[in-house]
Amino acid sequence: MEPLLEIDSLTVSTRTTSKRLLDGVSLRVAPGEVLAVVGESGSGKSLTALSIMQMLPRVLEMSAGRMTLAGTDLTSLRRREIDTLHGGRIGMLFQQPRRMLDPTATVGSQVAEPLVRHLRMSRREARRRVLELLADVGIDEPARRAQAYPHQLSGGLAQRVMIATALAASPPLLIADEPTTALDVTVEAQILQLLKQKKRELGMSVLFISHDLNVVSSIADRIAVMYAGRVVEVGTADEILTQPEHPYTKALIECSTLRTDASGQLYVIPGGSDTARELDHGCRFRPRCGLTQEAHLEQVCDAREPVLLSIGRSPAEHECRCWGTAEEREGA
Ligand SMILES: Nc1ncnc2c1ncn2[C@@H]1O[C@H](COP(=O)(O)OP(=O)(O)OP(=O)(O)O)[C@@H](O)[C@H]1O
Repeated sequence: MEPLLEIDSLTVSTRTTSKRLLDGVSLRVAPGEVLAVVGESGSGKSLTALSIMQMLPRVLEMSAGRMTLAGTDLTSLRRREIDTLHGGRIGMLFQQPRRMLDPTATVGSQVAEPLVRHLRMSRREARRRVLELLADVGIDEPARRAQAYPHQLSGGLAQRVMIATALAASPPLLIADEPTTALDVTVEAQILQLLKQKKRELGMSVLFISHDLNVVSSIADRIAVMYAGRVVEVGTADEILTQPEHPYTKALIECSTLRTDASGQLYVIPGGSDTARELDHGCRFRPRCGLTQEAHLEQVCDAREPVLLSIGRSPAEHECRCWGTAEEREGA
C-alpha cells in the first residue's frame, strides 16, 4: 500500500554550529495506520513532528531527501499552504492542552475555527457542528461547555476539546506529541480509548509520539524507536514489543515493565544520552550498551556506525541498527 506520509533521510541541524539533531530519519505511515515514535527525552521525537508540520524554529535548518503527505512535497510549501496543512491536512495534539488553547477565546469559537477556515462553513453552520463535535469526543452538555474558557476545563476535558479541534476538518493524518503525558492515569486511559475510537471511525493515520512503551503498546500498529537523532529499530508493534532486537529497545522495555533487581532497585538504562551526538564515529549507543561488552564487539561498534538492516520476514517489516544483532544473526 502507498504510504500516506513518507519521510526519507530527514536531517535537522542548528544553523550556527551545524550540530546535527536529527540524522537521516526515514519513516513511513500507511493510510489508517498508527505509527508510534518512542525514545528517551532528547532523542528527536518532537523535532521529527515539527519538521513534518514545517514548524521548526528559525535557529534550526532541515534537509530531507523526501517528505511527502499523500504525494504532496511538504518541504516546498508556501506560507499559505502551510496554514492549510495545519488542521486541514494534519491535525495536531500536544502535551499541555490547556496551554495550546487560546485563553481569551471560548471553547466553541476555537473548535469552530477549522470548520470556517478549512471547510468554509458559515459561522452559524459551524456553531451547530461544534456541538456535534464536542458530543462526539464525549463532552457532556456541549452547549454549556462551548461557552466555557480554557481555564474552566480540567486537563482531560481540555485534551478532548483539542481532539475535537484537531479532527474537525477530518484531516487524513493526526500528529499527537505526548498527548497523555500531562494527564493522570485514569484520564490517560480514557483519552487513549477516545483516540482509538476516532481513528477507527475516521480511518485516519496517526503519528503518536511518546517516551512510554506502555502507552504506545495499546494504540500502535508499528513502532519506531529513536536514539540520539536516529531511528534504531522499527517494526510491527507486536514484533518490537515481543521480539525486540536492538539493545536500546530491550532496555526501554525493561524500564517500562518496572522490573526491580535483587536489591529492589528499579531498572534504569545506565548512563545518559546527552553526549551520544558528540560521538563522531561508531555506534552512538555503544557507551551504554551491554551487548557490545558481552559479545566483545568493542572494535566493531567503535569503528563504524551501524546501518539499518532488514531482519523481518519480508523487507522493511522489521529493521534494526546494531552490529551485535547483525553478527548474532550471521552466526546463527
Ligand atoms: N531550538 C533548538 N535549538 C537547539 N537544540 C534544540 C532545539 N530544539 C531541540 N533541540 C535539541 O534537539 C534534540 C532533540 O530534541 P526533541 O525535542 O526532538 O527531543 P524529544 O525526543 O522530543 O524529547 P522530549 O521527550 O523531552 O520532548 C535535543 O537534544 C534538544 O536539546
